[in-house]
Amino acid sequence: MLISVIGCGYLGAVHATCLAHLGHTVVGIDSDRELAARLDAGRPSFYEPGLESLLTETLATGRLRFTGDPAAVAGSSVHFLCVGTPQLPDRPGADLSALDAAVGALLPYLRDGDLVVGKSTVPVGTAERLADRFAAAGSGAAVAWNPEFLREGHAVADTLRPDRLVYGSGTGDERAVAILNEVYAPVIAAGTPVISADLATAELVKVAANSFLATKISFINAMAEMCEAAGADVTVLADAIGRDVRIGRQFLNAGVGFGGGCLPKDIRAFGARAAELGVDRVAGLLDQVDRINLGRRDRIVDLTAEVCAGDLVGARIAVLGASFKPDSDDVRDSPALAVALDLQRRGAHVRVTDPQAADNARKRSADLTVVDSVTEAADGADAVLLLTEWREYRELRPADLAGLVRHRRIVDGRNVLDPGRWRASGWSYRAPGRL
Ligand SMILES: NC(=O)C1=CN([C@@H]2O[C@H](COP(=O)(O)OP(=O)(O)OC[C@H]3O[C@@H](n4cnc5c(N)ncnc54)[C@H](O)[C@@H]3O)[C@@H](O)[C@H]2O)C=CC1
Ligand SMILES: O=C(O)[C@H]1O[C@H](OP(=O)(O)OP(=O)(O)OC[C@H]2O[C@@H](n3ccc(=O)[nH]c3=O)[C@H](O)[C@@H]2O)[C@H](O)[C@@H](O)[C@@H]1O
Repeated sequence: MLISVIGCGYLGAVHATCLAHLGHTVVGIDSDRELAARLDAGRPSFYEPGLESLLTETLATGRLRFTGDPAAVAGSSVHFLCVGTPQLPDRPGADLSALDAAVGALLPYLRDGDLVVGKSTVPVGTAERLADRFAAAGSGAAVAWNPEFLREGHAVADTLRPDRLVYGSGTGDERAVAILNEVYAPVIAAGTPVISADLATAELVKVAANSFLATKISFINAMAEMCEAAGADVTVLADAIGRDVRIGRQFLNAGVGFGGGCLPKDIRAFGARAAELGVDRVAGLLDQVDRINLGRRDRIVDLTAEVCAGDLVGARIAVLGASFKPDSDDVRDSPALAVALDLQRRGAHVRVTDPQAADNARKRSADLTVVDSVTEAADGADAVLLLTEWREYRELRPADLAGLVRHRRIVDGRNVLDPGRWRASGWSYRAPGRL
């Protein structure tokens, strides 16, 4: 099939590459011409394990190309919308301006029978609005919604072997379902279940899934607060409740909380849409989830002050981790950077390091000192903070840092180190949710 993918960031670059890998002829279009040119040369503009090799391999087949030219959609019959839907600058809610611009640029090239498939995460009702827009413009193209559930750091595998495919389509639009089945034929043949729904349900599935994940993390972080108050250990609690298959152990890691380009903005946009529709309970629930989450960043700052005997002014703090999660260079709404900036505002001298996200951290905040190694970050430090659980940080031993730091103090913001081991080596060890 001839397919266009519009918007080639974290989602679109992976989606375009994987569809071409599956055998389709794909053009990826991005309004950022430099980004498109880099992808076309086999160089993704972000770090995602496995993407660069798959991209190089797939470009070589001649079935995949990237361009900044919106006219390149002409000739494709299926158009995936993968542009960003960030938070509005001044309030909770999704900024749909990129989506509307992308649709505006696509409209003149649409032919009757084309299928426009939304993958971006949007407020419920957006697909219907776009369908009305196509109809008003006299276009014979149909709209479907096919939300994406990939995780950064696992994006290629999640795209080729997703837990499920969800299709939303207009009433009685069996053709859209048939086209999507053809697009994903090899994925479906490998056993992926397909759930077909109306447009609104498909849109809601996506934000409900992210809201559930966010709620699960905030639940365990609320339990971490309880554990601290009661002198209990949240990591043991999570292991024990997670053994119940109805609960499950995943997404029960307490710590500095969730960040990234999706969970935070998605729960806020969903809350705002719920409030618009008068569903205040959903808005209220998600507001609490957000508040609990943001409170975790403050808790890490408090723990840092505690290990530094209350005095952050002039303290030298090493922050290990800048990305919002390991195996990604994405620093959007990164809890690690939020904590680093807050400590700096309180007078600490902070040095941040990260195996992949150092450049993005520097771009994000010119005020931060970002260094290239743990050694540089920890040199002379009064406290070390582990805030993104990259494997190399999880595997750190007390002896790796002991000769570098000024004081043996560590805050394990992700609950991934063995407290006994660090304490036995003379370190003050603190972590959220355990004494
Ligand atoms: N990043 C992720 O892991 C996932 C993201 N999503 C959703 O996918 C959407 C995209 O997210 P990301 O890829 O992370 O964002 P991103 O910001 O990395 O990429 C968006 C891309 O769209 C391009 N763009 C903006 N306006 C355009 C236009 N008019 N025409 C062509 N290109 C345009 C931008 O230049 C940028 O490269 C969002 O709605 C997000 O919530 C969904 C699942 C996973
Ligand atoms: O809509 C999206 O963009 C994506 O958002 C999340 O994926 P992602 O943001 O890549 O990362 P996650 O693995 O979900 O982690 C999100 C945040 O939660 C934090 N987290 C995760 C798990 C946990 O137990 N505790 C915890 O604090 C992570 O450190 C990270 O900051 C969802 O997991 C994807 O299914 C979804 O497609």
